[in-house]
Amino acid sequence: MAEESVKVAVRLRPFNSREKARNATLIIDMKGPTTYIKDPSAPSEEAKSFTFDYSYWSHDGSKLEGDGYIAPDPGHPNGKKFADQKTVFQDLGMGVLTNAWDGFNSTLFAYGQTGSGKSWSVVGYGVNRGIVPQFCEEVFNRVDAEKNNGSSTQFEVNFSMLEIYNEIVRDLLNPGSGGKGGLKVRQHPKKGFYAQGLTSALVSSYNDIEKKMEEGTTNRTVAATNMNATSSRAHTIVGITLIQKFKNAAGEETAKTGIVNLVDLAGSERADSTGATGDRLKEGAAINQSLSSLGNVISALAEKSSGKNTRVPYRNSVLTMLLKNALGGNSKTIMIAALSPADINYDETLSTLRYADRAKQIKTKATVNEDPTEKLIRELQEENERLKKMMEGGNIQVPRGDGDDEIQASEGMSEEEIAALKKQLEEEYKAELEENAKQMEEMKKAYEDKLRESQEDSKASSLSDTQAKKQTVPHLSNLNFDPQLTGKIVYFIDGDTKTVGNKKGEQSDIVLAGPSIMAQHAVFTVEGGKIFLEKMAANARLLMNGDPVNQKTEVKHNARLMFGTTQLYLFVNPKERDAAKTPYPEITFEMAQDEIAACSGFDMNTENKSQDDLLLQEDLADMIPAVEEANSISQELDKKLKFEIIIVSSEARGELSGRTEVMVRVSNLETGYEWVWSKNKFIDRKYVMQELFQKYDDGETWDVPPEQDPFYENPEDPVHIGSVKVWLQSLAYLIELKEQLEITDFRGRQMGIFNLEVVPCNKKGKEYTEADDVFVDDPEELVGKDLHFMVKVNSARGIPARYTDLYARFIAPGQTDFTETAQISGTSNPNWNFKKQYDLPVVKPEHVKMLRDGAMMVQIWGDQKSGQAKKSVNTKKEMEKLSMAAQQVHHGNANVKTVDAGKVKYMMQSALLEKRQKKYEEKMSQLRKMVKVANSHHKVRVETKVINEVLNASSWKEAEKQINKIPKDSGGDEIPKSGACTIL
Ligand SMILES: Nc1ncnc2c1ncn2[C@@H]1O[C@H](COP(=O)(O)OP(=O)(O)OP(=O)(O)O)[C@@H](O)[C@H]1O
Repeated sequence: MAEESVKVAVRLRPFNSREKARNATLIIDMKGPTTYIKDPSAPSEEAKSFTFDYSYWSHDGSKLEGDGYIAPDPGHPNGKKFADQKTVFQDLGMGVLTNAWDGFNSTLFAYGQTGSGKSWSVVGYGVNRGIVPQFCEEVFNRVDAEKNNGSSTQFEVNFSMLEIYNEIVRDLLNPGSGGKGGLKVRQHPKKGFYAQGLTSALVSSYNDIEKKMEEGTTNRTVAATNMNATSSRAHTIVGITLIQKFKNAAGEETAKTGIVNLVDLAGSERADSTGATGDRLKEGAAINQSLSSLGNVISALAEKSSGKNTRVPYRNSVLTMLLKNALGGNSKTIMIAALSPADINYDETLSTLRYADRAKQIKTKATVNEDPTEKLIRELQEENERLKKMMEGGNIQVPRGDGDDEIQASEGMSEEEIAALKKQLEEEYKAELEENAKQMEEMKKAYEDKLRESQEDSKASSLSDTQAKKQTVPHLSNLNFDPQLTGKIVYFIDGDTKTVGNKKGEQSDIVLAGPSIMAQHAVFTVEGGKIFLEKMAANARLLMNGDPVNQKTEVKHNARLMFGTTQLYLFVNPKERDAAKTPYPEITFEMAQDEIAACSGFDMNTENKSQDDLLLQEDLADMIPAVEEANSISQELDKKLKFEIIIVSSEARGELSGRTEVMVRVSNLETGYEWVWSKNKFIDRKYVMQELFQKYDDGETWDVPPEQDPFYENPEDPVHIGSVKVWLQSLAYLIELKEQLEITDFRGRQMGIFNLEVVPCNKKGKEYTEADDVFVDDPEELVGKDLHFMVKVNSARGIPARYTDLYARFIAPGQTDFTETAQISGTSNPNWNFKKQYDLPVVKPEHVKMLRDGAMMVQIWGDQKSGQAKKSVNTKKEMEKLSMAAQQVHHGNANVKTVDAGKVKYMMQSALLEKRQKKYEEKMSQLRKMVKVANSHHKVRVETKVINEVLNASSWKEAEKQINKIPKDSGGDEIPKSGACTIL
């Protein structure tokens, strides 16, 4: 069978409501198969272009039909290029179906950052059905059509659904199977890698598949909610196996099998382990191991296809093992890369496009899976005989080599390593024996028997009962960050009371998980047709519509309820809803989060806000619950750390540009040490905290060494104490700058005074003094000349005593790397006396602009002093003492004292003006002196040459030399005694 390339499609989604609210800029364009992306920070640069098999424009040019379907709008300029769900299915899904029908394995996987539209394409929403449901429906349409045409072929469709989260494979149709560790991934010589024991349900209609999908999605939601996990970090694989049984030309019973995998990958952001946070924990944690391994496998395959002999590391993650066939083996493969249209996502979208571009180079080799059943059974029997022989006497031989994915011994392995491999092989053999036996049994079973068995299994499902009950009985319905998982968990509020608590307490009616759920958390009571809610523990966190519930309160339809820090539900009262004259607004997860942030005192009003402020608001809404959760986990595990949101401008971070960001201040309650984490670092760490909590909650060992502990920061690592902004304007006029500036920390608090000089000098480093008078009138005069200057970091005063080993770092004007001073310890008033010369060999116009309007940021770093009085505290008690619950989030922007950058610049400008004024006065007095001398020499005129030289004289001495050149002798130029001298 010939090799063929992976087909790649990209798809652009519309702006979401947040992007619309902040008037986000569209950075993507598509023409034919080509996609263009523009860097919003470099508008004059040309757009980068990428060509794919398909470029789907689903951004605009659509209209909403009566039933909610998003169809192309012929009246819109982009109506023609708009790709709806049906078009995408026709192009991609139909091809996959035809392949499966012809007996090929096919894989379609969706890649892209969280919220870019992967699930929209793969699964879809409501009537906008994605590839999976359309595919499933089409399978049965075809089967029915074949049957109606009198075909004697017997069709068997099997459905499976699995999820990979943190390298654990969970069967979504049987979530308990495999226990805590989930299903094992095994290797089969013919099938390749597979998840051992995965439920493969026989389905006989589209309706059957729909039910199974719903069941799988509900199980996914329950797992994500219980583990406090975010589903966007999980990969979902829907497997559909189509088996056609018929008699071949020789009259033998034959099976043609097409296995289809439809893969919705986890959000790709920060999949790169060398990503933005640079956090040491990142690589250790399994957060995105599967996704970064996928990237490595794709790169290796791309290299291989260009002729390099590269080893492909399939075995590095369960995802790459399960996708091995799709990527480098027996499969026809399609990748769909989901793109966000918004400027803010430029980096991620560009990296998605590059990823997709690399995937184009991968080649697979698909073969038709068609064999007589008897032959298949015979082969399986023979294979099992071979396996049994190999295992006889427990003497398994580990093969040697360096293949991509086999269990093989390599040079230099120790005895123990070989023994471990032997054990692994033995397990693989045993699993394969079982799998083969199971497969043989399945092949021998009659279709009717299999169907009966599968129908008996699904009787247990009470999904349709729940749907019916939801129409009449008040209930809680979960709200999830992922809209696919919203409304999948339902708790009915029927009977007289319903208690809510964690699994550790007395059995509650509604058992919720999470560090902030108390044993007895809250209770619903039904009285006189009304439903009330109250807390059962004084420190239980319970919010209704964003506000704390401190006394028994009636719960109305559409109320948003937050139990603890993560369990967010919508209260639905069908009677109240149906009696309302006007429909209730539809509540989304984002709305509920914004409401909580607004009630915490943050201004969440979106009107008249700049784009940056709106982005800041979004970050705040996301981060408030995350920080609260981290605090709950810290309390529960007694980790001594307190987390606090801070809002930090780029200047406060010690950076020259960038938007104001949400960061997290981390303080150790015992030692007083403090660190500031970026949002991304915090989010990554929080995932690991959740894992740790999960272990603790499950009663497993959860104590980890520091290098794996998300709460650990090395107290010896230097911290960023504060920054100073130095305007460079004086240098543009070649005037020395000598300043005492305020050092401010992330929160705008003063951390000391900084003494700095920037002095123009000559090439050899001789500093210019006032006497040199190198002052330029207009900085443009510098263009084309050379410029030399000295940066002198003299000292700082009054740095807080808790810091030592103090040093300053900065990027000097025109440079790209940081310059660092030496470290000074044992004082709050370090004298660095640091001096370094910088040169601009040819001053360019952009240099002039940088000097005239720009600044240099100096960051002050230091170590936190060890040996500070360490008190022994209990995290929970200490936080309560600090009344963290109320003050955990600083209200509004009140915690930020913004240093008024404009004011500092103004002060420096007026100092500069003063200096320039002084220079002008000096020039004037030189000219006056010249006139006086000319007068005393009875001159009517002075030569222009002399005037010019006086004007350009670089010092008084020089000027006087020129003035003295005015001749004394009398001539035609003499003026009458009464007249005044004019010089021009
Ligand atoms: N083509 C589209 N047309 C209309 N809405 C879309 C489209 N693509 C995505 N959306 C909307 O954008 C949001 C995010 O999409 P989706 O859930 O598919 O993203 P995702 O990449 O799967 O995210 P996650 O990684 O969290 O699962 C959803 O609310 C979805 O309805």
